[in-house]
Amino acid sequence: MLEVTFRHKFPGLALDVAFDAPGGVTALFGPSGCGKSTAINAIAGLMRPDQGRISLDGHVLFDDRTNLPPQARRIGCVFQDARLFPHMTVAANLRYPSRWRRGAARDFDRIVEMLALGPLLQRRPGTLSGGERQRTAIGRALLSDPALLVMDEPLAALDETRKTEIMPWLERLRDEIRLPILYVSHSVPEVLRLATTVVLMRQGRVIHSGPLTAILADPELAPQLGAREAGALIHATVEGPEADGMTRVTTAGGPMLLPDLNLAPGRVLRLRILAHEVILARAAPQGLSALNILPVTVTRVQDGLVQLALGTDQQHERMLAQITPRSVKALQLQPGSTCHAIVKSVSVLRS
Ligand SMILES: Nc1ncnc2c1ncn2[C@@H]1O[C@H](COP(=O)(O)OP(=O)(O)OP(=O)(O)O)[C@@H](O)[C@H]1O
Repeated sequence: MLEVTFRHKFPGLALDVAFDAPGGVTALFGPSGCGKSTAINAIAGLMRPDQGRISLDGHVLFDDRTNLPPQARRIGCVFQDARLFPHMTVAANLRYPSRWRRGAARDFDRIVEMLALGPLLQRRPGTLSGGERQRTAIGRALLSDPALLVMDEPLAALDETRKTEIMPWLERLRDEIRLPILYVSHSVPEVLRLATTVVLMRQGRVIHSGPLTAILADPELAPQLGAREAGALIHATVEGPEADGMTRVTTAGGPMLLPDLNLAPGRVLRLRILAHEVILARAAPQGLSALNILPVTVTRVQDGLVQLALGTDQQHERMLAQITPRSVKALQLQPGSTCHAIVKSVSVLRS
């Protein structure tokens, strides 16, 4: 667990940052200039905040008595520009951290294989594509045997094709190596696909931090990710194909049918259901073409967004429906109202 509290004054901005990053991917999200890179630099030891305390797994990295140098912090960094040494081969770049971290060489073959870097080892960074450079930078960061990987807009300089190429590697770091990652991004699609926790920043401050799924289904916070992004991210487990080729999945709200996914039973998916794709009915609807109708309970009504708990267990997953004030009144929706959510469209984020 990374625990961060610090203050710092730049001429144009006073930063007062406090958040915890548990395991998984923690996304630092906020508009340009809100202080994301400054937070990353303070954590990685690349700048010294005026005051504060930063610790990683209980070890103090920075406080009023301690200020560990970057290489002593067990943090691997990947930046937008890969920052590889141009005169060294990929292999030499990858071996660089073993200068100060014993044991790094031991993992060389495993990480080269994981990131498919074998064919690139003798090349120099200037001859690599942007995606290959970023993969090398990720490999070099992993070979420093980090307890935390810090990534500052690692995909921002890549085109859509290269982004799609790198994304699965990041998912493997999250799911297979289970390395905690602090991830700075402007991109909502990246945050939706990768993050487990989100830290929302504005003008040098953290305005909220918590699980991504809770933020997306919060009528007050979801619009911070962008007005069109309000909705839900719910989890579904693949059950198997139906006779007509549709894929049957189970969710906290019951079974749903998705277009043919051709995925093995048991596979867990992230489903994105946007608030404006959900219609509410008080009685079970009959004769509808919609395939996915879930029983839900209203938990909050705010600013045209209705928060819903899926299924009967109110602790379970939440989603949002965008409803006009007139409909809220007509349906007499209030916390505790039971309804049926007609889901017009679902997108699968991980396949
Ligand atoms: N060394 C510095 N000296 C003075 N001001 C600085 C310095 N570094 C950053 N700032 C200012 O601090 C603010 C936060 O910058 P920072 O780079 O952390 O923002 P950011 O959220 O990462 O932005 P972006 O998304 O555009 O990268 C900005 O107003 C920036 O101009």
